[in-house]
Amino acid sequence: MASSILSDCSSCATSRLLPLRRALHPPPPRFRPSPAPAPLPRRPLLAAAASLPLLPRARRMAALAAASSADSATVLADASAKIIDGKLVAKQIREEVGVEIARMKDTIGVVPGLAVILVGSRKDSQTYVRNKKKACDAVGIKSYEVNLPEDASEYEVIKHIATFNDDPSVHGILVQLPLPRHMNDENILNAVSIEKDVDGFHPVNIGRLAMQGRDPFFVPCTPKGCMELLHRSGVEIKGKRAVVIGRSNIVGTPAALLLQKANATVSIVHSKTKNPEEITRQADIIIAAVGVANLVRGSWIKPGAAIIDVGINPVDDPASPRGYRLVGDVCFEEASKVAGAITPVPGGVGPMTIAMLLSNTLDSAKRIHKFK
Ligand SMILES: NC(=O)C1=CN([C@@H]2O[C@H](COP(=O)(O)OP(=O)(O)OC[C@H]3O[C@@H](n4cnc5c(N)ncnc54)[C@H](OP(=O)(O)O)[C@@H]3O)[C@@H](O)[C@H]2O)C=CC1
Ligand SMILES: Nc1nc(=O)c2c([nH]1)NC[C@@H]1CN(c3ccc(C(=O)N[C@@H](CCC(=O)O)C(=O)O)cc3)C=[N+]21
Repeated sequence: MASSILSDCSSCATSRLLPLRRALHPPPPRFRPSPAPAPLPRRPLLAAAASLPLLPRARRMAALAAASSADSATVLADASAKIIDGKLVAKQIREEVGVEIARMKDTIGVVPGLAVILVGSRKDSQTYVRNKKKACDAVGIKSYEVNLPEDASEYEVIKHIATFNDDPSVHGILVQLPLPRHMNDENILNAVSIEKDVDGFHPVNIGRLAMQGRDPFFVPCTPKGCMELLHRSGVEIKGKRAVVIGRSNIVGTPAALLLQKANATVSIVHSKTKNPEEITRQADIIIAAVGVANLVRGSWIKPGAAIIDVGINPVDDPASPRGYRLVGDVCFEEASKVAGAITPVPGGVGPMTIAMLLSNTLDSAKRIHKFK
């Protein structure tokens, strides 16, 4: 975890992008857990917890208590959550995908292909596309890229999609979002062949995900990554209460459908929800996909809950080389004292999204070529 310049989450709890002005002159804190804990040296708070992610909770606490001469109650409270290392799990998945791709290539001589269409020149989108290409190269997926100018027409985008739909060397097609405002997302996403919709955003794929007894060709990568993190961290889902914060088509809604498929009892919290804090506090599992930095505070969390933080929110940080750092939708410092397990940002869900894209592309090539 990157070190944090803010000692708590109160000064940026509701900002999408913390203006520099506010970072330098933060308003007085609106919330502070009481009594405010004495400041601990940085290492015991996050680094020590992160360095012990695989130890059972009791042993981790004992190790931390032994390792620190600070007030043991504070140490125990600070270190209570297991850190779910998305970067590590994603690496394992990429390796598994790489092995399967090599086997497929050796057996039938086919290499999976992924086409990415990027419209416009948003820096963040360019970075995501570059990272996807790198990840494809590393596992042996052939990537195809189309870059269109911001003022390209919807027709042009659809024409490229149609070409990729008909190209047998392409098994997955991804249109990077967000699209420029003048484009209709629906028309464009509808044009992707459902058999090559590795993002899982086509309405038929989402519809099948929602229906009992049906399965989509593809499950959207980010929610699939969240579920994989829960499964691989040994979090039981069946019969548990889950709250998903956010209901977007690409994260919140499919995440809620997946949790429901896994037999959780699911509530969805959105911008019009009354008492989101009270509803969230009932959850054994929380998936936060909002886009509001540090919205979910320690007081929203049931002790021992598992938290998957999808949010990627840049906040100004003059001390970081990029001038900003990424934080999640959950106030990590507070939440990690209450939760049983939590994903960090960065290094949590983000790397899983890319790993799942590779996995979906491999599955697509296997299905198309009937390779078991
Ligand atoms: N890690 C990863 O791989 C990925 C991360 N992300 C990140 O996840 C976050 C969410 O992304 P996305 O789903 O695309 O975002 P959207 O903006 O499409 O959706 C946000 C959702 O949050 C709800 N919401 C907004 N404000 C509040 C609030 N104060 N309280 C409760 N609910 C609220 C909205 O409610 P309503 O429906 O009522 O408007 C909406 O349903 C972003 O930070 C994004 O960057 C996204 C994709 C992948
Ligand atoms: N068609 C489409 N499919 C997507 O899946 C899609 C999209 N459009 N548009 C944008 C969002 C966002 N998204 C992320 C992917 C990886 C990280 C990621 O790897 N994040 C790193 C940090 C990266 C950094 O430091 O900048 C991490 O969390 O550790 C984050 C976000 C996919 N999205």
